[in-house]
Amino acid sequence: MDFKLFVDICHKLYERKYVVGSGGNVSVREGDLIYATPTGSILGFLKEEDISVVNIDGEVIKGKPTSEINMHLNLYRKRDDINAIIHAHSLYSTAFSIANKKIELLTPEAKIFLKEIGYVDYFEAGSLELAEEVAKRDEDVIILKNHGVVCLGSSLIDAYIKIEVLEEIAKLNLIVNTLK
Ligand SMILES: C[C@H](O)[C@@H](O)[C@@H](O)C(=O)COP(=O)(O)O
Ligand SMILES: [Zn+2]
Repeated sequence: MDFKLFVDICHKLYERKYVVGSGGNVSVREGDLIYATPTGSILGFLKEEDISVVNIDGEVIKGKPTSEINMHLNLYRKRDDINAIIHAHSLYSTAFSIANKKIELLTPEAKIFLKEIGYVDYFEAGSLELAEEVAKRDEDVIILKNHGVVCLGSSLIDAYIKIEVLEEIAKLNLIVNTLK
């Protein structure tokens, strides 16, 4: 487990405003262990010693994991090719969900890295319903209506690239729509 990379990615999410306040959460799977940001943490201030640990059965080994841990666990249990999950509150991506509009994959970058985007209706943050609905999706990029986004990756870097590419293509969609 690369704790420094984990912390650096969390700081970058906060620095680039994919999350503000105590929003967002990140996890990495290594074997049967899931390393996750603690609930209520400000990702921009995360330290290595803050990282919580649960096992794939959801038993807490260290700290107080994110309130969205059931969403993370459901996805890891379903997808053995996924080793990292980032949940962020990306503004433009979330705005499209509030407006009930789809984000078009207008560029080669978006097509290559995002492949397709899944959409989930609004369910209360941290709820088992949200965790169940997200786990029904098969995409690596999922938009949570009125809430944020979830990006799955084979690695933390892979998941982070999807967060950046998704928000950039959402912005490009908005620009293109205003030029029509
Ligand atoms: C209201 C919560 O912040 C919700 O948005 C949750 O999904 C989130 O982003 C952060 O929750 P944790 O601090 O429990 O990871
Ligand atoms: Zn959230």
